[in-house]
Amino acid sequence: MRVLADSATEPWELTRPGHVFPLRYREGGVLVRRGHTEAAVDLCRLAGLTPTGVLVEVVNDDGTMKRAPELRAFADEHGLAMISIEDLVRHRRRVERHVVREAETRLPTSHGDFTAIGYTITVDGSEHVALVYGDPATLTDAGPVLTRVHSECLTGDVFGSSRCDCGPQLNEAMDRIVEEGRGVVIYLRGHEGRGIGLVAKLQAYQLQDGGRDTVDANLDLGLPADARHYGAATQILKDLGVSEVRLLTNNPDKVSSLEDYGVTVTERVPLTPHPNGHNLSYLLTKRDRMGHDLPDLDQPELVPADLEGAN
Ligand SMILES: Nc1nc2c(ncn2[C@@H]2O[C@H](COP(=O)(O)OP(=O)(O)OP(=O)(O)O)[C@@H](O)[C@H]2O)c(=O)[nH]1
Ligand SMILES: [Zn+2]
Repeated sequence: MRVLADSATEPWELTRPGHVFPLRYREGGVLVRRGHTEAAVDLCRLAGLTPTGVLVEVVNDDGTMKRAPELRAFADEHGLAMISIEDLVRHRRRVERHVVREAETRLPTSHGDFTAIGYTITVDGSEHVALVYGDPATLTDAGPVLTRVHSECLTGDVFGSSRCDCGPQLNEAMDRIVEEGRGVVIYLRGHEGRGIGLVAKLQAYQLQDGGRDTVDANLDLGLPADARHYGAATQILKDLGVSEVRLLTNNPDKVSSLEDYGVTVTERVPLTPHPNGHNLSYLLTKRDRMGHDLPDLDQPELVPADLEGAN
């Protein structure tokens, strides 16, 4: 293995095919693919070493693979440091810079005049936009900034769909930021359908037409209930000089995700729930199964569309 890792080694010095099974690293590492190959290479790079690693499975005496608790005990017994791929992802998102500021322009809207700043993320090529209200230069180290981190929702944001509450939430967030006189909306592309994509979301809606709830519909499609992460948002906030936010959201997970990647949330500022006959079941599921803080949904005058036949 030392010969393989040595950059002075020439191909003829190695027997091919040999008994070592080669694995190929995906550029971008654990941020692109959460594999052990990517983890091994990223770990070497972070340690300033040649990016060549060896993967071994640690097994129990009965031949089964050791899982996290058993590995923990093994590491303690032998005085070894142990980290997970998730730790590597978190570390890289916190300390590395993956964002490029590509454009900055005026964006007058019906809510007020914003500055639109366009970003690309180097590791996956995704594009996002930050709408800044007030002079962007004054955001740096200016105390907690009122911020909305909004997940793309074509049907709700653009078409005004009543099946979710995304459109009204975006509008409310923009209005409140204008009222405040300063703030940021980060619009995250690629978050459509909680990260499963537009067509998959429409398929999930189709399953919901048949009675599944929003969580089970994703799972029935073999997709995660929520595949989003907020790495792009925290990178953009840091680029804007914002290290502390007052976050407009009803989703406590969003708060902890931002904090995980190094942005302090000094306050969670609730958004008004916008229930209607079509989204009530959806909102109740968000409250009961996804931990969203959505008060006042149990009003008798609100009837889910499937009960009143309004679909
Ligand atoms: N898969 C799936 N995604 C949905 C559905 N309804 C809305 N979405 C997506 O959910 C995302 C918005 O997430 P929400 O759970 O509404 O809200 P949140 O962003 O987690 O929390 P808030 O900050 O309180 O708005 C958008 O990307 C929508 O496209 C649905 O029924 N199924
Ligand atoms: Zn929506």
